[in-house]
Amino acid sequence: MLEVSQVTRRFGTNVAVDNVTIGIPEGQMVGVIGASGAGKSTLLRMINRLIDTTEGKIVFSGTNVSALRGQKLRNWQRDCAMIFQQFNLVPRLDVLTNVMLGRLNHRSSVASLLNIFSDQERAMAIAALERLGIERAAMQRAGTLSGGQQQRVAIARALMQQPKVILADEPIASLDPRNAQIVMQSLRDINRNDGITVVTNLHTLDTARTFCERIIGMQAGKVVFDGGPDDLTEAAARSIYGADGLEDAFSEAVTSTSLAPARPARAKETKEPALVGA
Ligand SMILES: Nc1ncnc2c1ncn2[C@@H]1O[C@H](COP(=O)(O)OP(=O)(O)OP(=O)(O)O)[C@@H](O)[C@H]1O
Repeated sequence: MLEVSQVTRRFGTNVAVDNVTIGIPEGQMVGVIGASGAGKSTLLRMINRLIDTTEGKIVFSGTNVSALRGQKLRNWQRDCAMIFQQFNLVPRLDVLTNVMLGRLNHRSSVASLLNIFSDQERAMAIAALERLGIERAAMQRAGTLSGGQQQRVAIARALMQQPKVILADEPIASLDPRNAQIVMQSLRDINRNDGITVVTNLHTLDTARTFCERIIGMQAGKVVFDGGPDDLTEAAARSIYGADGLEDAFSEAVTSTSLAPARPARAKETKEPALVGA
């Protein structure tokens, strides 16, 4: 269980995340939606400890991860892999090496420094690439791949960490619809087959509804919706995006990554629909 309890993050006087409390059971696939500036990235970055909370705490399986330091913090960042909109690969290195870099937190600093990888790590990396359907690009420089391929490499690298949680910060925001679909489906398959908890920030409602079993809506730093895809009614969307943002949130024209609404692949037990504070 990942428990975010009364978490607030301020930047100066700006409250980016405002007293958020959510509990995410192991193995859930969660989409976090909201308008630009709603606090989605800040929330994910606090969970991974790229930034610290101002108030509140984040607990994973009984460990207060918001208080970790040193090796224990690095262990948490290994268990909690992060995927970014801009992939964060090393463009001049080949794909296989990029994927193996996901093992860095598992190994000694000397081996890491020299980029020495074992046969086992190589085999593991190839298996991860095969899983994502991009093994043929293994020896290509990462910078020469398309955006969709690069994001799949980033997911393979995350898998090398053998994480318990994957946090994806707008993973499809730079991709065309077809690649967006492949990337979201890959995350969904990993969630379903490996039981890895996935929490992903998404710009569009329809993507969240298609791939996520639970959707958390944020507005001005607060959680204003928490429910299943079918609960995301127009009224709920209005509470997340506001009346003015509603059209954009539903519009396929706004982003190239909009995907047709569909039922989620797996409907697990979700909480009662909740217009939080309604
Ligand atoms: N490092 C920072 N320094 C100052 N303010 C920040 C910083 N990071 C985020 N903010 C502010 O915090 C608020 C929330 O930003 P955040 O990036 O979390 O929103 P978001 O919902 O992820 O938006 P987007 O969809 O545009 O990425 C915004 O007002 C933003 O300007």
